[in-house]
Amino acid sequence: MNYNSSAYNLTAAASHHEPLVSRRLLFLRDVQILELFIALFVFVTIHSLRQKKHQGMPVWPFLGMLPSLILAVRSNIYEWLSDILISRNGTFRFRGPWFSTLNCVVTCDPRNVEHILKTRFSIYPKGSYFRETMRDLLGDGIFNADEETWQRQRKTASVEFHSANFRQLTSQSLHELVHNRLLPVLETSEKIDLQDILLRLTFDNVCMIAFGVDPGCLSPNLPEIPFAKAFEDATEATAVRFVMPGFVWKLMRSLNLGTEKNLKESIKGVDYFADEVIKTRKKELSLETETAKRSDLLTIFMGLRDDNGEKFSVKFLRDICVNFILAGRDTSSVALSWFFWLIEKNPEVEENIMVVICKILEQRDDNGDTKKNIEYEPVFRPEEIKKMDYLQAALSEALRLYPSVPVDHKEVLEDDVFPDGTKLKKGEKVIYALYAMARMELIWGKDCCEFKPERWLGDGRYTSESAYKFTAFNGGPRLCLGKDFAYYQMKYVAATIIYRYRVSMKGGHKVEPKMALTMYMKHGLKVTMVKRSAFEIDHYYR
Ligand code: HEM
Repeated sequence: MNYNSSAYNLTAAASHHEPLVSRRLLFLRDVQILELFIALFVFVTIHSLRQKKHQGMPVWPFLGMLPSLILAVRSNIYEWLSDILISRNGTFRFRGPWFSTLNCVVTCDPRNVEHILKTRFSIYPKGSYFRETMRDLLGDGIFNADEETWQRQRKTASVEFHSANFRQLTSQSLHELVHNRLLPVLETSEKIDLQDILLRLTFDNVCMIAFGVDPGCLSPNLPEIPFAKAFEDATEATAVRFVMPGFVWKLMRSLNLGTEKNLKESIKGVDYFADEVIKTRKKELSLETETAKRSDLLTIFMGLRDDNGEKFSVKFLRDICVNFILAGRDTSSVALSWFFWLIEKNPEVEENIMVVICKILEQRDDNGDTKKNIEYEPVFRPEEIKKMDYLQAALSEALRLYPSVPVDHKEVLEDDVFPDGTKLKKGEKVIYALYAMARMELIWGKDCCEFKPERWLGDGRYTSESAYKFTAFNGGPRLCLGKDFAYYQMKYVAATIIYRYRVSMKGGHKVEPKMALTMYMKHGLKVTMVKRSAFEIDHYYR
């Protein structure tokens, strides 16, 4: 009985304690698993952080360098990229998450840049990734084309850009825009977002060059123009594709969701405008009226034939014009915005520019058309703009520090080795970081981060730099087609404004770059335009 009872007790005790024991065992197992996880976490963290020494930043399992990139996107991505490139001697390999297309080699070494843009140009096209991402907006236009399609447009546009007719069209339309529209707007508004005004100016200007049509963005009250709005929305929505895995935006596109829905709508707006202009121009050309003598790009390309002797399709004509608008729309205006911000911070540079302008104006020798006669409202002549070397130096210096295209993109067609020894695999993406190039002591010396127009002058004359050291306008066969015009346009606008106004930024407006295809100021450039008195202007003539 006792035995039995003790047996019973044992059994009872066992059955009573069993959950306790198994709970303890379970608890112990949980602790072990937790310990295992902590150990694994510590190991992965240490391993990933140790990679920083070799790769420039931590490399996490599955996520690669994405966490660092996300943190950088929230602050100033270009400064972040520059710091890494400086610490990696000019080149590093970015490892994206395993599910993405973000893997690439990033460089700011001029030897590599020359290799990509000139020496081995044929194996570094824009590539299928770039073309596919931009195709809905840019189609087969020059910016988005490689090989034959690119070559044909480049050749025709190049001849056109250097023709006397085209030069006359560009300088005349710029002159009208600046004097009839920009100055009246500045006259009536003291506190302005200068970046917005400049963006409107160059948008109207490039539309006149491409389509031969003025959309009227720069008008009193600064209206919202449907075509300009559609164009801006379309470029912004396209830029989003670059930071998304390809399959995500493609799925969103097929389901017509989010940014892809916006993109579709805004492209409709762009196409509507382009189709209307093309239709009207066709009519005008068939009637052979005065307007048929136009020299805008649309008219020029309409008069040409393709390799089969056929006229270009409406779609192709649309692509050509849209690409030129993208190329020339905001590159000059953002460069001018950074330039005005820099001279506001460096008043001695502004003074020098003013002195040079007045010296040039003083040389006018045509029937007394002196400063007194022009009543401080000079209209600069092309030959005078050409003489403004110091202004060109200051603009180049602004473009060096804040290049309108801060990073650019290529894809390599076959295995290759960069001059710095970096090995590339066929199909790998390559990014060259122009913003970082300006901040490399090895390239520009110890004062690389300072705004010093003097570094561009030799004996007082402007001296250009190698396109692979100063790559703001690209280099090699794909050198910016609008470079000469852009300098003329920027010098003309800057000289006209500076002669009449001082730009003042009192009040602590924050200026920082926005992450986009072009180097916009994130919060615009809010300034006060202070009109110079005749007395003040006189002072510069002495
Ligand atoms: C400060 C002003 C400008 C800057 C910094 C600039 C910069 C650039 C850069 C970096 C490229 C190479 C882009 C690439 O291939 O990914 C480029 C190409 C191009 N630019 Fe400009 N640009 C400026 C103004 C203009 C203007 C005003 C026009 C036309 C009116 C223009 C027309 C073009 C064209 C057509 C290309 C394509 C060339 C090709 O692929 O063969 N640019 N520009």
